Amino acid sequence: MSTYKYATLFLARNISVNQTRTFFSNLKCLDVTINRENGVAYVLMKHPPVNTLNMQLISELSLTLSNLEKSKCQGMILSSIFDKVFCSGLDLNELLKPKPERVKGYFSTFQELVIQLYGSSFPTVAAMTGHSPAGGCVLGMCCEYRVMKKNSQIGIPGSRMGIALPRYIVNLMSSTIGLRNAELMLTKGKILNTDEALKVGLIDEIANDRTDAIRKAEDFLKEYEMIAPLARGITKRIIRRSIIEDVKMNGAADLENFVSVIMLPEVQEKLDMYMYNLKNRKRD
Ligand SMILES: CC/C=C\CC/C=C/CC(=O)SCCNC(=O)CCNC(=O)[C@H](O)C(C)(C)COP(=O)(O)OP(=O)(O)OC[C@H]1O[C@@H](n2cnc3c(N)ncnc32)[C@H](O)[C@@H]1OP(=O)(O)O
Repeated sequence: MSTYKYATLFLARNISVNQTRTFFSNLKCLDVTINRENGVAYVLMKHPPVNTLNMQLISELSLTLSNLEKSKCQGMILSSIFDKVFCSGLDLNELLKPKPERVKGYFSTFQELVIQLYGSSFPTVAAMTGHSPAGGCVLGMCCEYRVMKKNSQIGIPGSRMGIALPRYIVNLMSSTIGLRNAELMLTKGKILNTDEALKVGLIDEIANDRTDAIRKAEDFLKEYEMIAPLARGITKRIIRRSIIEDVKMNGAADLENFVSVIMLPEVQEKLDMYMYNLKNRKRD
């Protein structure tokens, strides 16, 4: 286990080293630890420099969720080892000049991850240690609760990039912040600061720093210790069923549409410009 993670756990809750166990030691892009006392899993993304969701990170997240489902996991905190960024979203390199089969596989794997996380049987919290654009925002929305470090940004800039979002992403956003706010945000590709995100309900709490974010996430999960797991799990499933069913019914067609839009020359041109601006913008 990395020294960094020990530090995080110590700072967050005075957890001693022998209270935790490393769940997986062979992951490249994730640190996964379980607190033996309360069964909470800490899943920390560590794909430098900004946790871009490449195929490896998506696959490791998916594998980890499958394994946590099989374990006696009582809750999961999804976070990042980086102080400035939670997750920078999908890998723009996968979207640029894509080969149809490759890009279809990529988006299909991401879609499966979204459904897995959204439909997980255990409670989940995103402790967002920094910016969470696009795919990062989606990961957060799949969790029941979102805590975000102050002065961070969150949103889905799809429209600004020329991308029409798949239906399940629009549904996820609508179920999180309501239809009206989702329409305004997504049609404009708006990115919100933490105060704006709190106001519309895209995040639930603001944290001062990463330690505070982890602690607030733990406090949210602690509330479930008094709740019957069966009742909680069934209720979560009922509430989330319509989006999951919709993906099962329409996911494949949705994916075809999405990929054909991505391949359009005018969309590729916009994405190219977006990438150019990203590489050449002034860093703060
Ligand atoms: C089927 C599913 C469909 C939809 C799902 C929802 C929509 C998804 C679309 C996407 O997710 S597309 C990706 C959208 N993401 C972004 O627009 C974020 C872009 N990144 C940033 O705004 C910033 O990088 C940051 C605020 C996250 C962090 O800023 P900073 O700490 O200053 O780091 P740098 O900008 O210097 O980034 C370091 C390095 O990483 C490259 N990079 C960043 N993000 C991505 C990315 N998403 N894909 C590929 N590469 C990325 C960046 O260009 C830098 O590279 P250098 O070579 O210049 O060092």
